[in-house]
Amino acid sequence: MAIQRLEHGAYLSTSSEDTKDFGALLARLLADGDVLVLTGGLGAGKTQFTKGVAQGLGDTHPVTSPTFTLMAVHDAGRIPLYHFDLYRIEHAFELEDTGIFDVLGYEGVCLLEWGERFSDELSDAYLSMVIERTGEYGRKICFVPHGERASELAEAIDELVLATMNDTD
Ligand SMILES: Nc1ncnc2c1ncn2[C@@H]1O[C@H](COP(=O)(O)OP(=O)(O)OP(=O)(O)O)[C@@H](O)[C@H]1O
Repeated sequence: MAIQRLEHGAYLSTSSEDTKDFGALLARLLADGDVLVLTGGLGAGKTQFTKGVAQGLGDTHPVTSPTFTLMAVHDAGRIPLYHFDLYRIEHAFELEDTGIFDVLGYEGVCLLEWGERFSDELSDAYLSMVIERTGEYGRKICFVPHGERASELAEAIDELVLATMNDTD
């Protein structure tokens, strides 16, 4: 895997494959109840990353961003992946209709695009992942944990990246 470690919690991807592979690697660490909030503008790579997570969990069906359906379930892998795109949600009360409260925090892994706007309503335990464009192909990926489990996860991600880098040295 070619993802580069900039510092603890900050990584650099230089291709969409890198970003996908990073998702697949990270998927190994995910467990029921984990919540990941993906932040990044249009074309940042949130969908590429999600493709990798689905693959890493063992679901090989195609992944597209659920911009209009709001939620997609990928349940052919080790544990279900609930992929939400909250871009079109304007008010917190609309969240109820997405089905998010039926699964968030206890069943499968929830991956929320544009979820940071509703972080108060949604969960106090989540791993925030921020993707920032640094060029045409460059993406800086930073993790900010909220809660104990998210801190453990961020730590485990860092260790896994370090171990992977050592393997390929
Ligand atoms: N390092 C990189 N990581 C991820 N995608 C990259 C990278 N470099 C270039 N790309 C390209 O950027 C685009 C990212 O698209 P993607 O659909 O994943 O973004 P997104 O964040 O889901 O956007 P949207 O919110 O518009 O759905 C793809 O065309 C991909 O090939």
